[in-house]
Amino acid sequence: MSKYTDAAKQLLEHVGGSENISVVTHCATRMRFVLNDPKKADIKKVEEIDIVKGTFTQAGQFQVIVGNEVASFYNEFTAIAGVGDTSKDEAKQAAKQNMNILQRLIGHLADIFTPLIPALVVGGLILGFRNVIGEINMMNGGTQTLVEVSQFWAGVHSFLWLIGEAIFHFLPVGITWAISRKMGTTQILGIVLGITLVSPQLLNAYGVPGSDAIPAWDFGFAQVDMIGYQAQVIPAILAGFVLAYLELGLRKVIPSVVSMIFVPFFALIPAVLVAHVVLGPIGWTIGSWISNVVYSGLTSAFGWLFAALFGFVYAPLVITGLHHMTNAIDLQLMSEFGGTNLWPMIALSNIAQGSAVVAMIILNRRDEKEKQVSVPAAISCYLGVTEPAMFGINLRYVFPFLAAMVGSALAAIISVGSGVMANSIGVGGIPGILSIQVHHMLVFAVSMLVAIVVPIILTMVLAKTKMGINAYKRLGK
Ligand SMILES: OC[C@H]1O[C@H](O[C@H]2O[C@H](CO)[C@@H](O)[C@H](O)[C@H]2O)[C@H](O)[C@@H](O)[C@@H]1O
Repeated sequence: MSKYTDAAKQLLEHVGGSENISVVTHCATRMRFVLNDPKKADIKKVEEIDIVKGTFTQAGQFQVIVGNEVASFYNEFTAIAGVGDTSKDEAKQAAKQNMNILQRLIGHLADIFTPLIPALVVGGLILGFRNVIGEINMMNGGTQTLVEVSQFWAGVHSFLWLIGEAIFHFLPVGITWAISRKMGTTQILGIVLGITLVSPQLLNAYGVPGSDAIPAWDFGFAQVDMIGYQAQVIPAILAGFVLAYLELGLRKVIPSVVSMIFVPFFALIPAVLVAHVVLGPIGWTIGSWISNVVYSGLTSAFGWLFAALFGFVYAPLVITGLHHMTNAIDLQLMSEFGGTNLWPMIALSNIAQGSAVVAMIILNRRDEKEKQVSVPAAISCYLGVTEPAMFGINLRYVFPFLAAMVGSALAAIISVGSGVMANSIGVGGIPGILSIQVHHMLVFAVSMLVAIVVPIILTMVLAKTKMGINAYKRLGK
C-alpha cells in the first residue's frame, strides 16, 4: 500500500470504475481520461479527494489535476484499476469527439508534445548551462568565458552537447515515437521512421544551406535528395501520421496470421519513402512559413500587441491543457532562427502565476491549511509548473489569476519589445533566464521583475476591492 492507494481507489470509484475508463494517460500534472460515459463521473466527489487540485473537461477529455506527483499517482491508479496508458481505442475516441478541425489539430499537437516535455526541459537546462559557461565573459576581468580559460569546463561544454544534440537535433525521433504512442500503433516503427529522418547517411539539415552538392538516391528514372530533417517538427509530424494511418489501415485488411510481418513491412517502407520524397520538403516549407509568420509578427510594429495578447491568454490556455502546442512553434523557431522569442513569454507567464500566489501567501499568512497548498504551489510555478498554483489557489479566488494575467502581459510586452530571444525551450520559471541569449539576459531580468512585482501588488490591491471581498465571502473566509 502506497501513500496514493486510498486516493487512487476513491478516484477510480468516482470516475465510474475501470469499465468506464476507455483510456487514461497523464501529462506533467494531470490525469487525462477518455471515459466511456462521462456522466458516470461524479465531478464533485472527484474534486473532494485530497490529492485532487481541480478538474477540467476539454473536448471530451476529463482531466483531473493532481500536481507534480502525478506520475507516481498514475502508476498506483493504473495498477489498482488494471488499465494501461495507451489503447487502440484512443484514436477512435478522439475521432468521435465533437471538435472542429482547428481544435483537433491543436489537441493533436498538445498530445504529441506532452510526453516530450521532460526531455525538452532537461535539454533546455543543459543548453542554458552551456550558455552560461560558454558565452558569458566572466573570467579575467570580463574578457573571457569559463570554457576559454579552463580545459575542464571546455570538456563539460563539449560533453553536454552530446545530450543537447540528442534532444533537439534528433527531435524527429521523439515526435514520430509520440505519434505512434498516441495513435496506439507500433512504437518501434515510429522510432525507426524518426531515425530515418535524421540518419547520419543524410546531409545534415544544418549543412544544407552552405552545401555545393546535395547527395541523392539515384533510382535511374528519378533522384531523391538525401537530406536530413534535424530539429524539424512538421516533416516529422506529417511522416508520423502517414505511418500511423497506414498501419491502422493495413491492420484492417491484412489477415492477423501474417499481420506481424506484412503490416510493418507495408507501412514502414512507403512511409519512409513518402517522408523523403514529398512530406519532408513540403513540411520544411510549411515549418519555415509558420516560424517566419510568428517571428515577423513578434518583431513587427505590432509585436507588442501580439505579446500582450499571448502573455494575457497563456495561463488560460494552460488550464485547457492545450498549451503544449506552443512547443511545436518554439522548436520550429529554434531551427529557423537559432532561438525563440515566444518561449520567454511562457516562462514569464508561469512566473506571474507564482507571484500572484506569493501575494496570497502574504495576505493569508495566518491560514496554515492554505499555506500547505500555496507555498509548494508558488515554488512549483517558479520552476515552470503552474497547475498546482492555478487550480489550488489562483482560480479559486479568481482575482489573483487575473492579476497574474495582467503582469504576464506587461512582462511579455517588455520581453518581445526588447527583442529577447531564448536559445531553446528551458525551465519555464525563474531558472529560465539561463536559456536566454546572453546579450538579452539583462532586459529579460527586468521583465522577470515585472512578472514578479506587478502580480503581487495587483493581487493585494484587488483583494481590497469588491471582487476580492466577494471572493473571500464565496470561499467562506
Ligand atoms: O502542463 C505543465 C506545464 O507545461 C508548461 O510548462 C512546461 O513546458 C514548458 C515549455 O513549453 C517548459 O518551459 C516548462 O519548464 C515545463 O514545465 C507550462 O508552461 C506550465 O504552465 C505548465 O504547468
